[in-house]
Amino acid sequence: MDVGTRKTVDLSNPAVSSGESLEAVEMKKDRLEVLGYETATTGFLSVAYKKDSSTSEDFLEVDQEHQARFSLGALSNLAKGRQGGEDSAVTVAIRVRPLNSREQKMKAKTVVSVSGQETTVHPPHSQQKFSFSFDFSFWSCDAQDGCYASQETVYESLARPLLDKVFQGYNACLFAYGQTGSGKSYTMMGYNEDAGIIPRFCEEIFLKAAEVKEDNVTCHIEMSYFEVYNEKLHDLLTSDKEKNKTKKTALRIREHPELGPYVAGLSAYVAGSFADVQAWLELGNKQRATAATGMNDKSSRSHSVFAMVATQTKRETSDGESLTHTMRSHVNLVDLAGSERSSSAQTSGMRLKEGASINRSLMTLGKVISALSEATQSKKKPFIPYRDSLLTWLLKESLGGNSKTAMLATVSPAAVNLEETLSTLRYAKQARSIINVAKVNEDSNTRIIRELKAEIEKLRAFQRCSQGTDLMKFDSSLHEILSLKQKLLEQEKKLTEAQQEWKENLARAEQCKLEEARELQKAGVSFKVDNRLPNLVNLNEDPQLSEMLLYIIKEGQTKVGRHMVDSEYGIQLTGALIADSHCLITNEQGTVTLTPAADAETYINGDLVSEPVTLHHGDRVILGRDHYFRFNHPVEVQNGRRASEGPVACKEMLQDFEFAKNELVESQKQRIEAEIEEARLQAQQEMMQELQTARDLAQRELSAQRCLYEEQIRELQREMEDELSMKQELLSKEMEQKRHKHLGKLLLTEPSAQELEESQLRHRRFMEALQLEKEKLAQEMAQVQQARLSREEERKSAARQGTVP
Ligand SMILES: Nc1ncnc2c1ncn2[C@@H]1O[C@H](COP(=O)(O)OP(=O)(O)OP(=O)(O)O)[C@@H](O)[C@H]1O
Repeated sequence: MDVGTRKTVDLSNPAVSSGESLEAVEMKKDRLEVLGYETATTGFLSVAYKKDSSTSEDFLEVDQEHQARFSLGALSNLAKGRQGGEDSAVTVAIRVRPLNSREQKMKAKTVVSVSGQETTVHPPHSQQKFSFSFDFSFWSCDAQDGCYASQETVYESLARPLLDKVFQGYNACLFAYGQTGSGKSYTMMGYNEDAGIIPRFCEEIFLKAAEVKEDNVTCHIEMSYFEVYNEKLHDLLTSDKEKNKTKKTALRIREHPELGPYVAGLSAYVAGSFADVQAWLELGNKQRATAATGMNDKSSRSHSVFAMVATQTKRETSDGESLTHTMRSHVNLVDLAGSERSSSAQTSGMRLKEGASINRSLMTLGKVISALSEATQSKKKPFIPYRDSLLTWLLKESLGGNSKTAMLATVSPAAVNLEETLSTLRYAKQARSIINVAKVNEDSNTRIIRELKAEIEKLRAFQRCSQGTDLMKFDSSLHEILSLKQKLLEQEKKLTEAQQEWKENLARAEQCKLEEARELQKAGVSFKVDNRLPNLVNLNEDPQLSEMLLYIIKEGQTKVGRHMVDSEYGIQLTGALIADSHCLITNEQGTVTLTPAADAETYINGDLVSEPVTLHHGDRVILGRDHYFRFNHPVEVQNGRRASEGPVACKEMLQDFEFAKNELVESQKQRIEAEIEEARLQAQQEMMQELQTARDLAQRELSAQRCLYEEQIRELQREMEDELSMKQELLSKEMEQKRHKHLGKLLLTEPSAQELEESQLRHRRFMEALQLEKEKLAQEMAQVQQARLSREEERKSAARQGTVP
């Protein structure tokens, strides 16, 4: 330990000189040691330093703390835990959601059970079971169940204690972790009457602020709302109003040497009431829905952080002097991205690049939790990789730092999600061993003044005891009183200025809220529901973002197109598949017709449309493949009928995103199948034509070949006949000569019978050879023909099977 760099604390002098016993000094030392400080005494000088600390602030803390704790009894209740920080384990809760409709449809088995603080997983087809113990295990599967944990139960058990801590001056953080669709957003934000932790927390913070006002404590709330997506941070309460800027600019994190990491340029608005927060939340969620539209799966891959700063100022009067005491607490309520995204399977292959940045925050969160939990067990100080991701850097104080923190891990009870459920439970178990060091965040100026005042009080008492024997000390105390009065006046002035500033900030926030709302309205988004006019409402795969954006279809024409700053279009959308001018919607006395622009993809109830279509209540409208809407027509609902199809049960018509998506996929599948069938038929037809042409060609070739062969045969025959007649001529000439010769011998005899026979034999042989040649040729011709026929046959059968050889 480098004592030289640290501030030493004189623990003895004031106390001893003011008559405090040595025992009391020893007691102080003991208490400091209990609080994590080491003390050393050399003569009258005692020093205290924080164990394992390396900053001089830690010493300052002790100094002020010691004086505050031991000198000012009146405020000791406020100073509870004001020391360097109190150990505070992260509270961990599990919530099991009901089976969703998909799981119900597939008759999924429930494999999770809850008993007291314990959550148990029973893998099917196995005797083995896995049990985990947490601070809370909430069973929210069946509302009829006796141990059902409602939104209120979860809030009361997990979030309410944090709210109490906020009013004691501590920072607080609650983050929801779990697989996509496991109920994080339901628990954090909830739905209307099923409000979740964030709206309940906000409502109660204002109720509590009103309560403490009676004790002269004013509580000011500032709020911010942002999301971290793809390692980029986006403000959800401020849109980019710069010309032609449709993409939001990402904010950066900076680190303040004392206050820690913060988001530079993030808007923080003063909220004067719960209604204010609700309006900001609605605006933030609309911004989120607008940004998420057209980006498949985005919402479950982004982390949203709702942050508040609660500043409490307490006015006290002591000896006719007004004293102010300020405490500032930072609150982070975090809805994390779906945890399965951090699994290795998702970060390989195609998703590798995307996953690497999307999951960096979740993966780093895992590493941070694991390192912190190791640190608790080994008592070593390992490296914690907070700065490896935006989220962990921002939540640095909430994880292992100065904050009261709770983690809610949400799981599905279905057997299909067993692996993810087990991994979530293991994660949560690790988080349970994290120990934070939380302290009350109070204004150091206030504390110094209060401490000085206490010091003077002691000097006064001393002066009273010593009956004016030490005039010098009395004078100095009077001097200090004057200086204190001066400081108090300054403090008072600052407070009045702060109050004024707060009022101005509130008015400015109101103005900004209106401006932000106007920006959204410019793009066609409505804030108030006009229950007479037909409208389009957005559908999103994240139920939290569904039905967030409402576009009213007024009487006349509404043009729909790409969002551009100066665009006059009634509905402006973003996304690659949205055309500059996408479609036109006309409302003529309640009859709403959609006319798509050429080449702008527009689907109605899953069908790609290119002609004007009349819309009816409940119709699904998909623009550019990514923007899903449901068309609502209040008048049709009132009349209880759809113009073209007669009466309808309107409830049935209110289809959700999944229905619209399935419908589109089904219709696209059918269209693709029809296109494939058409292409197949066309290919078959073309092949048949080719075959026919080939057959004709072969036929022609065959005929030509046959003609050629026949000609050759005829030629051969002619040659044979010529040869035969030549031979016959020769033979008869020969015979004539022989006869003449014989006659010459005066012996007129006929050619011998043997000679005649030989000649005939030769002739016969010749004819036979000729016949053989003829047959051979005929056979070859038959083989050629046979070969052609079988080739043709093969082609035909190949064409039947749809493959071309
Ligand atoms: N405790 C619960 N009781 C009733 N319904 C619930 C509960 N938890 C979740 N649900 C329903 O389950 C669906 C998915 O929940 P939710 O959107 O909160 O999941 P998520 O974990 O936030 O998902 P993502 O990571 O995609 O944001 C929603 O329709 C929601 O209404």
